[in-house]
Amino acid sequence: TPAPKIPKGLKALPGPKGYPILGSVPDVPQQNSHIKFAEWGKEYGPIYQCDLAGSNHIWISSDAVARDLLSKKGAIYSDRPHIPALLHDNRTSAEYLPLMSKNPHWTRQRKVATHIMRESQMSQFYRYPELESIRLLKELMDKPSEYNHALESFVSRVTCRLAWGHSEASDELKQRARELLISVSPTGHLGNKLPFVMSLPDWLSPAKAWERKRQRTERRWFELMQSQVEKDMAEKSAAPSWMRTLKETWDKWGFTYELEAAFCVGMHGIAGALTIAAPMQSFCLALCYYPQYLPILHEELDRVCGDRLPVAEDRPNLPVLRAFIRETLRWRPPVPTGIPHYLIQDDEYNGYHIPAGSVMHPLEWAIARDPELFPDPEAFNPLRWLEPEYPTYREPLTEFPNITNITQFGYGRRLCQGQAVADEDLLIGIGALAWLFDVKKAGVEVPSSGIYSNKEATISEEEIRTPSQHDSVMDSDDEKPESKTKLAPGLLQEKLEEQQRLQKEQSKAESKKVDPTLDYSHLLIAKPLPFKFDLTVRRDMSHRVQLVEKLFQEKKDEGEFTEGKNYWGDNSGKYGWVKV
Ligand code: HEM
Repeated sequence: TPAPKIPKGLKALPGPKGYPILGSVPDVPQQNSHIKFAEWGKEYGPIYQCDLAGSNHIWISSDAVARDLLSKKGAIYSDRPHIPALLHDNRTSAEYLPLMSKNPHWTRQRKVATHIMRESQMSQFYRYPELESIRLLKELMDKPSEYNHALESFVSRVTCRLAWGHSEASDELKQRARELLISVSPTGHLGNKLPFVMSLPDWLSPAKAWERKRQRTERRWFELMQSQVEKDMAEKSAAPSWMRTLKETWDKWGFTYELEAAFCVGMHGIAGALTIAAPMQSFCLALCYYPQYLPILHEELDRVCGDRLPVAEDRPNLPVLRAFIRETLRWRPPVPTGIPHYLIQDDEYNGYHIPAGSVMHPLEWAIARDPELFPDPEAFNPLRWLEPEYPTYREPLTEFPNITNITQFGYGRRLCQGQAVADEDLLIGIGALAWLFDVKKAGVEVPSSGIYSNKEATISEEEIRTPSQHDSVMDSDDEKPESKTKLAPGLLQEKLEEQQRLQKEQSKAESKKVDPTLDYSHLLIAKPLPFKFDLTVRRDMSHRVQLVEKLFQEKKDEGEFTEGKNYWGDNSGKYGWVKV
């Protein structure tokens, strides 16, 4: 693309020069790209630009700059860039609330979101987090090696209950979230790296066929979930949920078609499913490498909660727990590159020209590492929120630290809608975990009681199941490709192959020296890759184990804690999970 014309008196933003056609793509590693973008921030300044395969990307490493542009000038900085891998245009369709540009669907759905969130928050999220924290502890005790599954299921079950009043949809929600995450991540779906694969026929483009099946399954599932709530309501058995609230207030919103509501609630489910589990996993990772802080958390939980599980009302009395949560989000932001905004008209900032059409990234990884605000930023240190000598300390401790409107939730008009849910899930989930368990680096110490060692470090259930059970992404009635197709003929293909080779070599070299606390997945929401640790019941706490067992049995007898539901049967056919 030709360089934008710079108006008189303004300068172009600094940034790496890059290569013809591909721009800086070859210099960006597949894993931990946010670290590279943050390094460039140190070299070129708190706002710089780089060309990535023809589009102009602007990276902001300072909270002040992000606020000046994305919040204060929200009128022009609040659209979203196009995501080529999605079959329905994310900017204009009513399907993807977090990814829509400003349009009437977005305005309506944000209003709905504010309403359903407020209603559920006023009822302490119907106590779903507390209820599911019992099952979380039981699963961690029974199968510690499946800690990822237990943590992700905790979040997903709470989210399913909140969205539709049922927890048995949890595995399906996780898979819906995982598949969508792949489709929207720059490093995920092939269509985001090579957009032209999305304009080929399905039989020539397995990536496009994959997306079609993903999209069709998502739509069908949201529809099923919505009808389930309608049925429950007709039978007067509907548990409180966002969908129920929405249906009860239906006339207020003016939905143009039924399915828009199904997508609106569904997107809240998806947005919540993985984002909250990632910091729960990062919390365990932090404890392995910074073991010195856990005793103060244990002391606080024992003093405040004693022998009962943490509840929402404990929040003001748990500043240490809130400091651990706040520090985990800072240390390993769940969305390290931020979710990009899109600039709709030319702008200027401090003498620099910012061209319309730029993709704006509030680079959370760098923003959360500002050394002025966070001395020794690479260290996980919850005390920076608890001791007056740190710049981030704030009183009263009954209120601070907290995670409301922190930079990890984004900026301006696009601010995250699910902050209160995240806050509640993290407080109850991490609180319960630390109330019962010690978390230590594997093999550091022989555990003294109740050995629940995470020996296998397995990945979560659906990650184990997906490849083996759902091999095909093609429909039975889809035409099968005859032969392997060369997807990108000519020069571009050669360049891409060369780039992929270079990236492979680079990541091989990098993986040799990688800091284990930086071993994260490379998608837009980054979670730690499976790691081994010792999860043991705390010394002299076997009576708490008995309490959890008892509570679990009681709730199970009441009909809670039903098993996950399989929506598609063994034959994946037209709908179902697609191999990732
Ligand atoms: C720790 C957990 C979470 C993190 C770190 C997180 C982060 C984010 C970020 C960075 C954005 C984009 C903001 C921007 O563009 O400036 C966002 C948007 C959004 N989030 Fe979250 N989120 C979390 C949990 C949740 C939950 C639990 C829900 C719903 C239940 C949710 C619903 C949404 C929605 C609907 C948007 C779109 C807002 C819009 O585009 O208008 N998020 N979130």
